[in-house]
Amino acid sequence: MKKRIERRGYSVTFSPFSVRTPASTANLGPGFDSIGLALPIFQTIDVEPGSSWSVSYDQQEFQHLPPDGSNLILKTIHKVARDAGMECPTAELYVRSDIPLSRGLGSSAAAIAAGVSIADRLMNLNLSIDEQIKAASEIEGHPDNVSASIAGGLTVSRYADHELTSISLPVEGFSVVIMAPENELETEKSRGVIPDTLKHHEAVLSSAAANVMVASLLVKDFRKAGQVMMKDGFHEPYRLNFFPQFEEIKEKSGDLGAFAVTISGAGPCIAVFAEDSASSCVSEQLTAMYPEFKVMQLKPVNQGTILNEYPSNRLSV
Ligand SMILES: Nc1ncnc2c1ncn2[C@@H]1O[C@H](COP(=O)(O)OP(=O)(O)OP(=O)(O)O)[C@@H](O)[C@H]1O
Ligand SMILES: N[C@@H](CCO)C(=O)O
Repeated sequence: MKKRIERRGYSVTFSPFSVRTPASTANLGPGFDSIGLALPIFQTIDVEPGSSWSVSYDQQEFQHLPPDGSNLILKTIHKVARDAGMECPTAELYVRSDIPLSRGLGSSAAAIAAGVSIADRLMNLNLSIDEQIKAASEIEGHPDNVSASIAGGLTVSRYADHELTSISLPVEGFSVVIMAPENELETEKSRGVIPDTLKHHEAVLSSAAANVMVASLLVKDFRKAGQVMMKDGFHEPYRLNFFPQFEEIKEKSGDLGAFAVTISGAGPCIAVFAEDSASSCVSEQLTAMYPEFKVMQLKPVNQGTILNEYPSNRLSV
């Protein structure tokens, strides 16, 4: 079904569509700003023709987000349009999201990934996955969460000076038990405690840990993955003040059979990694031990952003 919108003397027609974007955990320990993993918590945006831009949210906890051009999804769409030198057809966006804000599960990346995908569809840009990740990284500043939200799976990326190299790898055999506290932690604040410089040999060791982690996860040697995922020197040691229970949760999760525990993105969520066979037990026990956390047992998703063309129920033409 199509709805024709008359605007500034010309008409724009497009069929309603929806964009579904997964959440993500970033870093996985030493993969700071480079490694991401898509998780099955989703944001879905219905996009319908409208005579002006609008964005509205279903759930109460998102009502404070701006409905105007300062909204991150709209800002992203407008930037992609500016960069393409095109005017984007206006649309009404209806957002439902289970990705909590500022918890280290990539909510801003999911919003940006969706914005890029919407702009791509509305202006028929046909951006490749790499071009979408690059556009999103320019806004987010680093590619780890956005690459996972866009491409799915375990993503390994480098973004510098407007140049992006990114690989998405399908993974299986393990789950992530996310421990989400009540409090939010803004990424900016959590990044503020990381030093500007690092000694060369320290960087070498953390880089080596990240390399071994990726290889181990791919060949499903989770014991080796665990050995290196907890040897980060890029960010976790500096962020510990935000996570008073981190060391204790690490120890207890290890006793329960988890192979690694990391800060999820910039936090405050904690990500506990366990082989599929152990993950239900780890999740149940952590739920019982830590009632102050919301505990979610999640199997990584190898699919990233999906765009569905379909008539929306909201359309009344
Ligand atoms: N669906 C959305 N619509 C508009 N803005 C959003 C949306 N989701 C997130 N944001 C913006 O992103 C901010 C959260 O970004 P922030 O980087 O602090 O946390 P995060 O992305 O959830 O965590 P992390 O980057 O550690 O994984 C929100 O306060 C809001 O401004
Ligand atoms: N790599 C980022 C992820 C959150 O945006 C960080 O740890 O700050």
